Amino acid sequence: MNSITLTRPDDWHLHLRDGEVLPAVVPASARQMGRAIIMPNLKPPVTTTEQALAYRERILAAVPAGNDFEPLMTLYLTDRTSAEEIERAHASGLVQAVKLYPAGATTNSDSGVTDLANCDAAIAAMARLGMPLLVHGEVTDAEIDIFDREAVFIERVMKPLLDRHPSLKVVFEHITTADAAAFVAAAPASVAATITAHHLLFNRNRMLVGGIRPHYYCLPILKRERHRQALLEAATSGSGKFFLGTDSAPHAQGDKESACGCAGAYTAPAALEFYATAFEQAGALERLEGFASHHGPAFYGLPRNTGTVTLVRDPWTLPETLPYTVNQAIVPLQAGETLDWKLKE
Ligand SMILES: NC(=O)N[C@@H](CC(=O)O)C(=O)O
Ligand SMILES: [Zn+2]
Ligand SMILES: [Zn+2]
Repeated sequence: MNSITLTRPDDWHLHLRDGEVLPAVVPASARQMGRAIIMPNLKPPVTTTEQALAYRERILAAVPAGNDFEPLMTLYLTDRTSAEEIERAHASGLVQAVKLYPAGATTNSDSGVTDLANCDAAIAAMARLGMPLLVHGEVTDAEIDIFDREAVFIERVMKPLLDRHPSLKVVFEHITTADAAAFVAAAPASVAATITAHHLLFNRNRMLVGGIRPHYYCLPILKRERHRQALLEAATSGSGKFFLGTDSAPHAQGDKESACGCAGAYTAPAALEFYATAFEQAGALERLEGFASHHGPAFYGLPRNTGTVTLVRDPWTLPETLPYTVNQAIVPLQAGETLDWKLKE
């Protein structure tokens, strides 16, 4: 196969940041995706409907003319999020979901939830309104090994949460383990997962063998090969529970190439190319459209996009850097490497 045309996909997990970098990163996603679920982990976090709607306007101002990319907004859940705030968010029609960051789990999660018991009223309102809870599923306890934090989260947090709120819609974001893939596959239809392209393509060797490669450092951290295989199997299974979420997470070059580098891989500029590479390696290119364009809207109760995108086999090399802030560039994942697939303009 040398060309593949898909219903225009959506990105169900995307970081765009704010301010001066919006014009640098928004067009990369708008070129590829019809819509994207926008993560709320700004500084300060997007905790109110009012903030989410203002942020949406700033994103829209950075969308190139003639492009109808639609940002789907989220609220950042805190210990103090009220049921009223959830109702306001839902009533706006522009906030689609609420994001749970366990406090301290990842980039800008300091204001995250310290104990889910504090969020009972907000979560009950979400369950009632059919608003999905998007979960960064890692425990933060210092004694739990970083490679085990997702698996432990399932037992300690995810299962009790679903026992307490069985009708809550949950997206287990950026799953990275065989444990999470199996858990989601066995859960009711109200539980789904996003999978990044980098977790489908790479195991932890890519980050650590032959030198430490900070651009492959993201959270949840890349795992061993057995887990990558399980994720590929889930993504290419045809199950509607698994869908595309890049977790493209831009950080300036100097914040990644550092003695204490930030977590996050910038994948938006070649997101569909990365996914096509992974699906082709699994011999499942024909399953890419369901994963990228059909399963997400079905779970969120939204219509599919109407347009199409076409990927062609036309090798190209990712730039070493792209413009980001006034002083700093950004390094896309696989910078300087050649990809087989290319999104046709
Ligand atoms: N994935 C990451 O490594 N980083 C994300 C946060 C997140 O999605 O956990 C970021 O905002 O930089
Ligand atoms: Zn996360
Ligand atoms: Zn993320």
